[in-house]
Amino acid sequence: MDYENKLVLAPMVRVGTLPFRLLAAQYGADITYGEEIIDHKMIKCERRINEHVGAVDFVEKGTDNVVFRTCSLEKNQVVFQMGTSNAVRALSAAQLVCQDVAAIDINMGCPKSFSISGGMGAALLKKPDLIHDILTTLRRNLDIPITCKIRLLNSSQDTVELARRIETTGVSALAVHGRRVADRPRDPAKWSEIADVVAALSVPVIANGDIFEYEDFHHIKVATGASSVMVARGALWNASIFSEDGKLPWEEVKREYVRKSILWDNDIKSTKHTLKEMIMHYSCLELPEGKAVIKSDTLADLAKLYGEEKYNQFVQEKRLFDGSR
Ligand SMILES: Cc1cc2nc3c(=O)[nH]c(=O)nc-3n(C[C@H](O)[C@H](O)[C@H](O)COP(=O)(O)O)c2cc1C
Repeated sequence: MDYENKLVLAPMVRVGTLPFRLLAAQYGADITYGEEIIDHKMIKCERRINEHVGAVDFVEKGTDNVVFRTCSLEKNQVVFQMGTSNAVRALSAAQLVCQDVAAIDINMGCPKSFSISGGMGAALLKKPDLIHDILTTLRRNLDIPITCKIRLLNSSQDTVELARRIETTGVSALAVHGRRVADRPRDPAKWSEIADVVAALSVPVIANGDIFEYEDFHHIKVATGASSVMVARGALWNASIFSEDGKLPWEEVKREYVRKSILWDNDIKSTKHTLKEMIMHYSCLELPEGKAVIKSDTLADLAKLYGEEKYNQFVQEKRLFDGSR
């Protein structure tokens, strides 16, 4: 995969599932990251072809719990992001999924206590030897690009030093979220410190932080010199941010998301979570729409709420027809 001049959908837990990734791609995202999946969870999975929806599922053995769903449509652009603190485990998890995705990324930025206490996410930033071990193990044993996503360290000099060390592992690109571990999402992203990393590396850098309009893709590239740009919240709130023709009304984007969730039989909890995030940004969950989303138990309920009953019926009938052939 090529990392030059790309618009990238950032990894987002409980949001970056197949329908949301395809939604972002439809509007213009070139590369789409899946939500972070922990290696422990992935290695308990088996790969299953899901004829019913036309997808490839990674399902927790002995259960019907789909941990990761993908399909051939996104094979050349989807990045599987992993949380790990161990090279051997990371490799086992990556080997399971590598034939179905375009690249593997290691999350080195998550500040949540769950990640840190497991030695994953931002905890890795303090362990350059372990980073080196994980990335070189993946690089040597897999044929697809390996990347990682970091946050800023306490000084620009430290970030650059770490980025240089990461570059020596042979990663294909480095995503830099322009905030420190202790920063909150409302703190402005430090684009100038991303620029310091770009200036020091030869490998493509993906700049991330505070992209809320299509024009910001250009602004951050000018400010940082980065090859590519990654957006999280701006895409969550309106995935059509990737469209050069301008954003579509969010009502339209929501309905398209619901249609895609129906088509790909997305997990109802994750679908509701994503819709609630969209609603909370533009409106509030106490209004009728928010309450109705919260009350919905099935995708059919959401189809009804968003006037997509006919589409839902069409998809269900097509599945029955395809299944009976
Ligand atoms: C809902 C949500 C979930 C996130 N999940 C992940 C994740 O799974 N892995 C990761 O590396 N970063 C995750 N992040 C961080 C984003 O990828 C991104 O680095 C951060 O939000 C800054 O980008 P933004 O300013 O465009 O939002 C998440 C952010 C949000 C808002």
